[in-house]
Amino acid sequence: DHLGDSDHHVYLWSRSKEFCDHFNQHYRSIHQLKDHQFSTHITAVGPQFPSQSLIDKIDILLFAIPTEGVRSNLAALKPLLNFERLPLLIFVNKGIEASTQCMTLEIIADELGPGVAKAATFLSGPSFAKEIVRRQPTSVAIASLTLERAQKAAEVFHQPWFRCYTSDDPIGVELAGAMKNVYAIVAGAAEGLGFENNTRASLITRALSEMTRVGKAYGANPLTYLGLAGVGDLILTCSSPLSRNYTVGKRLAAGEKIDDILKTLGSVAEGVATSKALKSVIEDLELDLPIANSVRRADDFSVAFVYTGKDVKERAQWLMSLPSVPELDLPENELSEPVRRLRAKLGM
Ligand SMILES: NC(=O)c1ccc[n+]([C@@H]2O[C@H](COP(=O)([O-])OP(=O)(O)OC[C@H]3O[C@@H](n4cnc5c(N)ncnc54)[C@H](O)[C@@H]3O)[C@@H](O)[C@H]2O)c1
Ligand SMILES: O=P(O)(O)OC[C@H](O)CO
Repeated sequence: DHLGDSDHHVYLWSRSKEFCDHFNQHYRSIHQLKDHQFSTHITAVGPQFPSQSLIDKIDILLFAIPTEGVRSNLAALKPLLNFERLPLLIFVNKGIEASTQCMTLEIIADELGPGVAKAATFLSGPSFAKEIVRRQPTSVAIASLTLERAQKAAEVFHQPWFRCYTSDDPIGVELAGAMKNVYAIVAGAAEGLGFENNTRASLITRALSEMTRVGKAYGANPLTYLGLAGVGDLILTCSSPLSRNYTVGKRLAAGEKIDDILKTLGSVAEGVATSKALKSVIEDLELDLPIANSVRRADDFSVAFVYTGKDVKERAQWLMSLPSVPELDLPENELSEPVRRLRAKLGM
């Protein structure tokens, strides 16, 4: 909607015929943001995958789907792309693929090659869709390994009510966006347990420390974590019931089962799949990240999600009883397996 609202002509692909028909008649959604009147610059297309003629005429491809769907969609898109005249690729998803522990940069390299991954752009930062459509002043980071591409994407999105800051650290920006969702689950659980402001501030600060350590191990710029995609989005998502991930945590603490929560949430909470991927990533990086590790039980990976009711409380007590450690500590771990894999895929 932001791009349509900024006078770009937008084709919005949906897999639902019902959505397309309804949207094109009323410029309204049937699922999320039902009360919002969308821009008339948007045309819904679908339910079939976008056609060759549509792909040929577009300048920008924006991916606003959950991370778990990115790989299959890129594979479907590949035969339709003209690699000599690639559109600008912008990704807004925030997650790590659960089965492979790949971030989106790697998924793009796998499916479309390292050249396309290096030119892809990643938009992240504190940005609830519900507030963007009401033109609430919002700021985000847009990152790419090719800074000119990040600048181009920033120009496309930048508006008086929507500021874009550029970054050449897509690894840091992407990991930050994915990891903050896992910590938002923990923050929601803390609220659900009745913990108040001191607890939330401690959680956010220690989560930022864990995120920065993972980023540093991947060779990301630690300063990225002081930016919008890092602490900015972490504060937002760990403080508001508007966040789906926070809501998942709060409902878990109230004793609901994860399957029931996900069935009724009505929208994706990326932190659930990402918590699984993150557990493997931090094991491979040989980092000790107790908060991230709290989200999944170490001894049982087959359970979709584990900490409910009493377990959440026990985990909170466990976190508070850990021995004292130095507060500020960044690892030099750039040759670990996930980092080697990422660099090899990107030809770095
Ligand atoms: N909603 C927000 O405030 C917000 C803000 C910033 C970033 N994000 C990120 O954007 C991504 C999408 O979030 P959302 O809020 O739009 O989620 P959503 O669940 O509301 O919508 C996702 C849409 O993607 C479709 N989809 C799911 N799997 C698909 C697949 N395999 N192929 C094609 N379409 C598929 C769904 O049908 C749905 O229409 C997430 O990674 C989220 O973290 C969301
Ligand atoms: O609702 P969440 O938890 O997916 O958060 C949405 C956005 O990532 C906030 O920036």
